[in-house]
Amino acid sequence: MLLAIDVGNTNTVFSIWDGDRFIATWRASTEHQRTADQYYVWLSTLMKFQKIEADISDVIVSSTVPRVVFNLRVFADRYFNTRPLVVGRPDCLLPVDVRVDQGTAVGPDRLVNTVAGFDRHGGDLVVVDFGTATTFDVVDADGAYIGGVIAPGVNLSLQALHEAAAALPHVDVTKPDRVIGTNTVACMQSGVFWGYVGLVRGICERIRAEHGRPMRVIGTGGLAPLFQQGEALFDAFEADLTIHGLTVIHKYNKENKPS
Ligand SMILES: Nc1ncnc2c1ncn2[C@@H]1O[C@H](COP(=O)(O)OP(=O)(O)O)[C@@H](O)[C@H]1O
Ligand SMILES: CC(C)(COP(=O)(O)O)[C@@H](O)C(=O)NCCC(=O)O
Ligand SMILES: [K+]
Repeated sequence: MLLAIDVGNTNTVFSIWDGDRFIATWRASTEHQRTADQYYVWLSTLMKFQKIEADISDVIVSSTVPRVVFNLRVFADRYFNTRPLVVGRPDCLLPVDVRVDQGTAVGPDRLVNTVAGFDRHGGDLVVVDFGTATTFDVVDADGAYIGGVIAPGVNLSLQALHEAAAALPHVDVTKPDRVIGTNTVACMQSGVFWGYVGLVRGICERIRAEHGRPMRVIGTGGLAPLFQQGEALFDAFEADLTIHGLTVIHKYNKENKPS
């Protein structure tokens, strides 16, 4: 079985793929100090608790945080006796082209989203991922990653307001009924929620105009459903997009790599 690990700047998702479906998915906060042994104690406890008996033979990692990769490598080697495939490393083949400025190290999560989006929907796509940052990945007709947009994440924007302004509290994002807030919290929620709706709409519109062909928009990431509420920003929402992409890349490497 395959253990797919998607490391974001805030959270890390671990999923076990039995070749057909995901039999379990768990989430931990991303901490680069966590050791291989700590990963194992955590994962094996959850597996026991949920009575999951998985014989993990392969591990694939996508990490937006380079520092965590070392300990995840040791984890795979020590506990599953395997060398993990790490997206973005030269020995990890990708089923799509990457057409960006030379020397650009594209976030592996964006490459994985591109592969997953193309696998499920074909080309001419925008994948919007609401993570620590909000990323827009543009997928060409042939599935190539051809660039995109990086905007500050929703929670990051709220946190920045709170940290920079003495009188602004910490607030959680929600969809306000009205645009005109009548108290501080409502004003902040309105600014972030409606500001983000405008940002996503406006950027997708401009990407479409620049690309010059009809494109579908796929939303993913924890906060995407909130923004989809009544706003129809995306043609589809897929919570498991990144982790699905990891299984596609793993399969492609199995089939195409000389062993
Ligand atoms: N279902 C959710 N509801 C509210 N906030 C969420 C949800 N899922 C994730 N978040 C928040 O969204 C932000 C991005 O999380 P995540 O998508 O895990 O980012 P990353 O992939 O960059 O680690 C974090 O601040 C996280 O706490
Ligand atoms: C833009 C990102 C920080 C998003 O990361 P995330 O929000 O998933 O943690 C990540 O994709 C990254 O570090 N990218 C490198 C630069 C680039 O993609 O061009
Ligand atoms: K992400």
